[in-house]
Order: sequence, then C-alpha cells, then structure tokens
Amino acid sequence: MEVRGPNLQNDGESGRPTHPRGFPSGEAGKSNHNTGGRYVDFRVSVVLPAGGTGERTGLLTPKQFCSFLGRPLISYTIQAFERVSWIRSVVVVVAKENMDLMMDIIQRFQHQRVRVVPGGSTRHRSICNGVMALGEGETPAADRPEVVIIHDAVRPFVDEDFLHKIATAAKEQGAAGAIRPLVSTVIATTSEGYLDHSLERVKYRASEMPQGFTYDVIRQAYQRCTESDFEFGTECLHLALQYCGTNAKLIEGPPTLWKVTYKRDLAAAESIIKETLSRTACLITGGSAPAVALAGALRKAAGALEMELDVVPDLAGDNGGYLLKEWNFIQVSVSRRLSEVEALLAALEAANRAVLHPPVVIWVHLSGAGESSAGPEPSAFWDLASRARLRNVLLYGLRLHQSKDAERWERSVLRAAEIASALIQGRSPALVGQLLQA
Ligand SMILES: Nc1ccn([C@@H]2O[C@H](COP(=O)(O)OP(=O)(O)OP(=O)(O)O)[C@@H](O)[C@H]2O)c(=O)n1
Ligand SMILES: O=C(CO)[C@H](O)[C@H](O)COP(=O)(O)O
Repeated sequence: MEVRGPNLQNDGESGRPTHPRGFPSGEAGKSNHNTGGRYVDFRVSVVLPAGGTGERTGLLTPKQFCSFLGRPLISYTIQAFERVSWIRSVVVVVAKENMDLMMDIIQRFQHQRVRVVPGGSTRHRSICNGVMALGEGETPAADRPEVVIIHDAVRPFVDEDFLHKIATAAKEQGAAGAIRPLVSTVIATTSEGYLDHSLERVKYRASEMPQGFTYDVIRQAYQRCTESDFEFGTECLHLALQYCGTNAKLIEGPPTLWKVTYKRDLAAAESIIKETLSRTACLITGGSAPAVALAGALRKAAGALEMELDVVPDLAGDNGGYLLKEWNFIQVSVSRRLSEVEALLAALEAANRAVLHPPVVIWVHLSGAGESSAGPEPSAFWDLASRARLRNVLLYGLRLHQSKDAERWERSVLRAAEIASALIQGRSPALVGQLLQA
C-alpha cells in the first residue's frame, strides 16, 4: 500500500513559500541540478523512517507528530528536504495507523514530492519498505533513484551542504554516513553488571544520520540481510558492508544532526525552531518621515540584538516577497487607526503564509508625531488580534511617544527594539492583543 501526497507529479513550481534566505523552490524532475554552487547530475531520493512509537519520550504521541508552533516535527524535517532542489522525491514511512494523519499533515502544510508508505515493526523493516517503494511496480530503471538518502524523521536540522556531501560520497563509494565524536566512553559490561572492558574512545565515532547509498547497494543489502538483522540491527552502513562488501565513506557532520530521542530533546528542538524564526523581521513604515526615522533607529538597535530588520515603505511590488518568507512584521503607524495593520493581516492571509509558521506582527503606534496623539482603542486592537489568532497570526501592540528630549527618545527606541525582539522570540499567546508601552 502506498499513499501519495498532493501534487506528487508537480515539479515544485507550486507557489510554495521559499526559504527566508532565498532557497529556490524545488525543480524536481530535471536531470542536472545546480543550486547555490552545488551540482548534482544524478537522481537522488530520500527515505524518512517515521514509523516508531517514541517510547523513550514517555509521551503518548510519537515524537515525529509532536507539534512546535502549530506544526509537527515531521513537517520540519520534510521541509528541510523540500528546500533542496536536486532531491526528486521523499518517501515517508509511517505506521499503518498513522497513514491518514501523515496524509493530513502533507495536505495541511502543502508538502510536495512526498509519498507515504506503511512502516514495519522495527526501524530496519520500515526503512526497507521505503527503499523498496522507490523501485516497485512499473518504475522504469531510468526513473529509479541512483542514490538514496536515509534520514531519521526526528532529526529536523539537516542542511543542504551536508546532504550534498553525503549524496556525492555515496555516489562515488556506494555508501556514506554522518559521524560525530563520542561524548562518553563506551564500555562493555559483564552479565553480572561489572565492567568487562572499555573502548579507546579516540578510535570510535557515533554513527548519525543522514546516510546515503547507491540504490543497488541499499536494495541488495535489505534483500540479503537476515531476520535477526531486521529485528535487532541498528546500522544501515553495516548491512552495506556485510552484504555488499561496501565500505562506507564516513563524514563528520555538524552537531545539529542530533536525534530527538527524549522529552528534553523536544524542548531543545522547539527552542532552536523558535530562535531560527526570530532572527528576521520586515518593518513597514508607510512612508511617513517620523516612521522612517524611527525605523532607522530601531534597525540600529535591533542589530545589537542580533536581529535582522529590513525596512520597506510598503509591501507593494517586489516587497510583496516578504509575505512568502518566514519573516515577522513590524508595522509602524503614526495614526491611531488600525487600517494599515488590518491591510497587512489581509495580505498575509491572501498569501496563505500563516499556514507554515505563525508569524509575529507587531503594530507600533508612534504618537506625538502624527495627526493625533490619542492612543488606539485597546478593545478594538484586542478584537483584531483575536481574529488574527484564529488565522495563526500573533498580533501584538506597542506604543511609543515621540519625545523631544533626545536622551529620552533614544531610551524609548532601545526599549521598543528590546520589546519587539522579546515578543518575536517568545511568541507568547498571553500577550497577544496587548498594547505595551515602550
Ligand atoms: N518501527 C520503526 C521504529 C523506528 N522508526 C523510525 O526510526 C527513527 C529513529 O528511531 P528512534 O529514535 O529509535 O525512534 P522510536 O523507535 O520511535 O523511539 P523509541 O526507540 O524511543 O521508541 C525515528 O524517526 C522512528 O520513527 C521507524 O520508522 N519504524
Ligand atoms: O543513527 C543511527 C545510525 O544508524 C541510529 O542507529 C539510528 O538513528 C537509530 O536510532 P535508534 O538506535 O535510537 O533507534
């Protein structure tokens, strides 16, 4: 049984949002891929085993389906592969009872080039199902992948550079895998629970994911391995060595390849995701001179907070691209009316942006510079924020009075930048709709 996600045949030109740093949308299906200086002239597919129960987290929900910022972990991992234009297809392997849930995730988060196949009782059985699905049925040899990357669905922070290293080494050597230095010494114990011997740590490495194989090597390894391998084995590279005589090339990977295993890892993953999404904001001035001056000062202050702030007068023309990126927004208004921030919320909704990550929108009301110094009506703002929340947008308010006292003004701007940065990082639901004072 296999279930296909929407637009499996789609070549990636689907309007799917691009990466904040400008990764292009996928171009799957083309034979020569050249992205960001990386050249891949062979067919690469991915198998993501996601058929486990996550017993070690102690949670009822398998860890791959635990959500951060309204999006399940598995969706972040899929997205990491979707951003890579030279990857043709992704096979996600899930337990039979979670096939519908997985299809729903694919639909909801608009994943492309993804198929779902049922898993097995062990990780090796699940991976084997995924590998076999890549070449099953009528698939002509010319459409089969030449290289298969296997990656645990619960390692969401893999990047294109490293995938490229693994894929090219696998193509040359037949197999390749990520390694990391050991953090603890490995010891063997006796059956009575005493030390038998310890290994010389410097000679050993931790085997991580991703791993890559030529299609023939990984398929044959699984065709030839024993029931005992399927039941107790934990290492695909070992199967390639034992059953195909292929010595894998080992490549040291970044620490971000770590696997979500325990409950504390879920919290760590969430904070990394939040931090990544908190680094960028687009500030919209509306074009008025006081707002432009404030934007310049905020930009300087934000730099010290390690936040990238792009300033634009509006979101017309090319600036509309910000709506499709994983950026947050700061709308500066000299008027107490909410029309500018309402227009921004409508534009975000029209771009279907909030479905991917809830963006933070901060409405900054700059008083003392515009038509009226009276503040906005808190209840109207709260109503607007509540409606935005239903559409997955976190709207906060910030009041700033333009003081004639230069020192006072400088302090207010600094405070405004600090509050904006804290709101974007914290994404606190409790502060949604509040009008804070800088
Ligand atoms: N029968 C299985 C078991 C595991 N996996 C997947 O293999 C990856 C790594 O395995 P692990 O971290 O051990 O996940 P679980 O088996 O779910 O965790 P636990 O051992 O704590 O139950 C995970 O993405 C997991 O979903 C799988 O596809 N099929
Ligand atoms: O990285 C590995 C090398 O292949 C692990 O064996 C893999 O991630 C499986 O994890 P676990 O042993 O926790 O099920």
